[in-house]
Amino acid sequence: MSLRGRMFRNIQTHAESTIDKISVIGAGVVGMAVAVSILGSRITKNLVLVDAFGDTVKGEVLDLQQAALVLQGPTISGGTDFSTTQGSKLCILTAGVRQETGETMQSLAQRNSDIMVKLVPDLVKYSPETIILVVGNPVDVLTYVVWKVSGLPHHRVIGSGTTLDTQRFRILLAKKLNVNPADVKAWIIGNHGEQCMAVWSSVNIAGVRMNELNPLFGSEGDPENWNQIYKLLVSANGQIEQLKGYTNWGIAMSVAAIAKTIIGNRKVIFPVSVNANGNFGITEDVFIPLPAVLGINGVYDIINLKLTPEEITNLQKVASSLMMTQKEIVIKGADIDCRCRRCRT
Ligand SMILES: NC(=O)C1=CN([C@@H]2O[C@H](COP(=O)(O)OP(=O)(O)OC[C@H]3O[C@@H](n4cnc5c(N)ncnc54)[C@H](O)[C@@H]3O)[C@@H](O)[C@H]2O)C=CC1
Ligand SMILES: CC(=O)C(=O)O
Repeated sequence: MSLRGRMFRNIQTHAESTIDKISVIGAGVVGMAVAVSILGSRITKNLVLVDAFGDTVKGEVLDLQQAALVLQGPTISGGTDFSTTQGSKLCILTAGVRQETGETMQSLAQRNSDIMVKLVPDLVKYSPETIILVVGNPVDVLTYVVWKVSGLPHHRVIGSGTTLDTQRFRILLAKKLNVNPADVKAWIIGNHGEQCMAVWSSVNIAGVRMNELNPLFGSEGDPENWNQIYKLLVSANGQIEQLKGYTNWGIAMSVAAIAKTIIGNRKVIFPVSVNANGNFGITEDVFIPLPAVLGINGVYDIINLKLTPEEITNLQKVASSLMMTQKEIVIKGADIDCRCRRCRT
């Protein structure tokens, strides 16, 4: 009899716990930072990493497993095989390519859409009850593609949306006001990236609205130049990429915070990419970032923001622009009811 057999009287086969299982697809710089942020925040006891490059992901898994002791013993596994993701409560999609210098959003959307079409059916096959959180860019359009390819209800497919942009906004406002960013209530909505929209009309601290103190707050004509903050947040990505080649920590910690509210059913509000059909006069399926209440079943509620007429018009313009990109994407080889322009003709 083995040493183990002499030490224990085995009662039954040990089961894998999937109660808080999270799979991260794509073990690049964003995926690995997401994995580390999730493990460091003790959000799961069962983390799986999947990537197309077998050696790298196996190396990453082995490396992370050496931290199991300080992380209080989570199971960390992974490789190239999607069956390891079976029973995931949350699948986080960071797989994909980065935007190349001079590349259009349309081209990036097509390249990453092709990757989503390859991997999403396998994910859903092994975890039909999962929530999918899309991180790859352009995140809003890609969330739409993943929703179409997955066949999941829209409340279970979300994108990281403007979570990072909103963080950047709050941090910059807080710095100028000399308060903690957590006390600045401010939202970026509409699109992650250059078309993102600051909801200047609702920025407040302890319920005191900035635009009541300064009616020009956020506008071009404001002598205090608060809208410089918008320019800084939109250029933050480019600035970091110029210095280190990519961004990963800000988005990773935001994603970990979203994972924490989903797995813990905490009902925290995040500006994630959600199907906006039926909100703000939008009458088509288009995924745009709006503040939403998140928990173990995905999106519970979308907040009815009190936008000004001008903000509503801007939001509708952004939604139309995303629809255009969406409609140009060819969702290749997927057996779905695709409503993109090419499939309809
Ligand atoms: N939403 C946001 O706020 C942010 C999004 N991103 C986006 O995240 C994505 C990933 O960025 P990085 O990690 O920097 O790229 P990366 O190149 O370091 O990693 C991407 C990984 O995806 C893997 N991959 C590609 N195709 C795959 C497939 N079919 N199956 C499994 N794995 C596959 C690659 O092997 C690679 O390891 C990009 O699209 C980037 O633009 C990055 C930062 C912020
Ligand atoms: C890359 C990207 O989407 C960002 O840092 O905002």
